[in-house]
Amino acid sequence: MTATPRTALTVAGSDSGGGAGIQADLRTFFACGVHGMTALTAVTVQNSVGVHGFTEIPPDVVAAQIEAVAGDMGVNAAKTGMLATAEIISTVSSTMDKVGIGRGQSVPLVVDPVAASMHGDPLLRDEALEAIRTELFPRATLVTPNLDEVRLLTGIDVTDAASARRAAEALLAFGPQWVLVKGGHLSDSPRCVDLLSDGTHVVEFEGPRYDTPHTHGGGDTLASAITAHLAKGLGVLDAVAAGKKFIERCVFESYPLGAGVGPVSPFWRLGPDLPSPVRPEL
Ligand SMILES: Nc1ncnc2c1ncn2[C@@H]1O[C@H](COP(=O)(O)OP(=O)(O)OP(=O)(O)O)[C@@H](O)[C@H]1O
Ligand SMILES: Cc1ncc(CO)c(N)n1
Repeated sequence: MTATPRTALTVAGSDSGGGAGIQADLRTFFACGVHGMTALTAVTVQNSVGVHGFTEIPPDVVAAQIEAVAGDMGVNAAKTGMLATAEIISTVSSTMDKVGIGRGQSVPLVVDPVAASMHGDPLLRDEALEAIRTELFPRATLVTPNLDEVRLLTGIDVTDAASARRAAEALLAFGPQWVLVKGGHLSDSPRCVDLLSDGTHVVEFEGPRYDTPHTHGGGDTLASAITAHLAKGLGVLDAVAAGKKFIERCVFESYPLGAGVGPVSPFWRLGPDLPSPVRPEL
């Protein structure tokens, strides 16, 4: 028997291709050394080419999953990803209050406001955006939108550092404690810059932009690495710094898979021999 590790909960959708969603979160939690737990919100039919459809889990079943693990196993930090509908968002918000997760409570909550896949396929019903703004954001310790999500949520088109700051301020007005505006989609920029702000501190996390098309699951992996580090007791600034280092290496180690976009990879954390270097041709 060994000591019980810290725990992290992800409330998110399944990606049948294994690169994003709940699958990315679980493998990131594992690679970061925390015990991962899940509340499934939706099942997507998805591969490297796109999302071909999804079906939601009934909101009461989503709530029951959160309550079951929070009540018995305890949660050190939580994150949300794909929530699919306004009903699921409302239920998750009230359930987080009930189990003591979120801003103003003892357990931090990272909200990744997933609206669409990287191919542009919707992962959120249109009417649900308002519920993200009004119900989920005020409960978030940290929100982590990409630039498309920033545009949807605020109407601001981020093109440079100044507009990223304006977007962060607009997002903070919805009530989260911290905002991380991710710069991965600014493909003209030679560096990948993510801007973190709580209205007082404004910090730019800057790293290389690797020349690869294979970045599927990058946003989920970053948010879950941050969540894992929060679960281990780091503050938001240190957890984001650790998450950014982690995702950089995962993008560097990403691999082709299928005809479209391959996944970012945390395999490097497992040791030098993994995975097998050559995958047999299918
Ligand atoms: N080519 C790249 N090289 C290095 N880092 C990258 C690259 N692309 C994205 N990143 C980093 O990966 C993280 C995720 O950013 P991004 O803006 O792509 O999120 P996302 O759109 O939510 O991801 P996805 O939808 O692909 O899961 C950020 O820290 C970003 O800076
Ligand atoms: C299930 C799921 N969640 C999130 C994303 C965004 O990366 C995705 N493509 N699929």
